[in-house]
Amino acid sequence: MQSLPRLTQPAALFLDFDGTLVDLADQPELVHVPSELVPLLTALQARFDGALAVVSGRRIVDIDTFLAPLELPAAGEHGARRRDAAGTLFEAEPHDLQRVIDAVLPLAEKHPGLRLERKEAAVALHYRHAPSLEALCRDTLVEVLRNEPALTLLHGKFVFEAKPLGVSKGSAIEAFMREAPFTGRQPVFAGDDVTDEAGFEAVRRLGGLGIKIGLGPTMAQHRCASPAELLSWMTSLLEAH
Ligand SMILES: O=P(O)(O)OC[C@H]1O[C@H](O[C@H]2O[C@H](CO)[C@@H](O)[C@H](O)[C@H]2O)[C@H](O)[C@@H](O)[C@@H]1O
Repeated sequence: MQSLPRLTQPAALFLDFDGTLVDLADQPELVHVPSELVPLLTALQARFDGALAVVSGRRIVDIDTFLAPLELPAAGEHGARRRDAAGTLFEAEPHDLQRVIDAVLPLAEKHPGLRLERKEAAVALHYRHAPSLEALCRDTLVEVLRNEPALTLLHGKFVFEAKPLGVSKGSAIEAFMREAPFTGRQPVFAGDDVTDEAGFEAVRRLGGLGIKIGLGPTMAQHRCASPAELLSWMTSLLEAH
């Protein structure tokens, strides 16, 4: 495993959000966006001729809110939604999430440590403040998803998510790489979670590089310790060429 890479050819940057560009927080809405982040992303977007996108589990609208006034190309909800460089929105086949919500809402209402996050195409059940309920959360979602063949379960950091089958951060990166201004460049993806492995797998397949933030097994070839270290590497890219 190498430390952060030196980019030797024109690159396309794909960046996860939570745990990668910002430190994790107690609640989804409480993340702190460092004051240097938006100016840095703006400068990098210009430096990479527009080939920079956020690839997140969050809704795209939430990414836009955190990064305002920037509206970057973005994939949200683990690849279920994608906004290309021209601003066109692509969505996975809409799926009725009501049965999933009906199954997890009573849990979230009963246990104050649980948190239900409804998105457009996915549902997240957070248990950061009730880690002893991990198995209950997983079992409840596994049970309801038995009758939902179009949905699949993801396990992130203190969160289980029901999301559409057949899309992932990897499929989103592949879609960007077929389009201007990404195509022809070397994809570089930075992420911190198990849910980012599909992205690392995709960039490897496309001859690119993965950067894992933090500990844990990974397919990424590079690693750094924290979002602060990644931001400092990103800043160095502005000086590098
Ligand atoms: O793919 P990402 O951009 O990393 O998004 C993954 C999930 O991030 C959010 O949850 C995580 O971050 C929260 C804030 O730091 C934290 O409180 C929570 O425990 C983490 O799981 C977000 O709420 C989810 O929708 C994203 O899928």
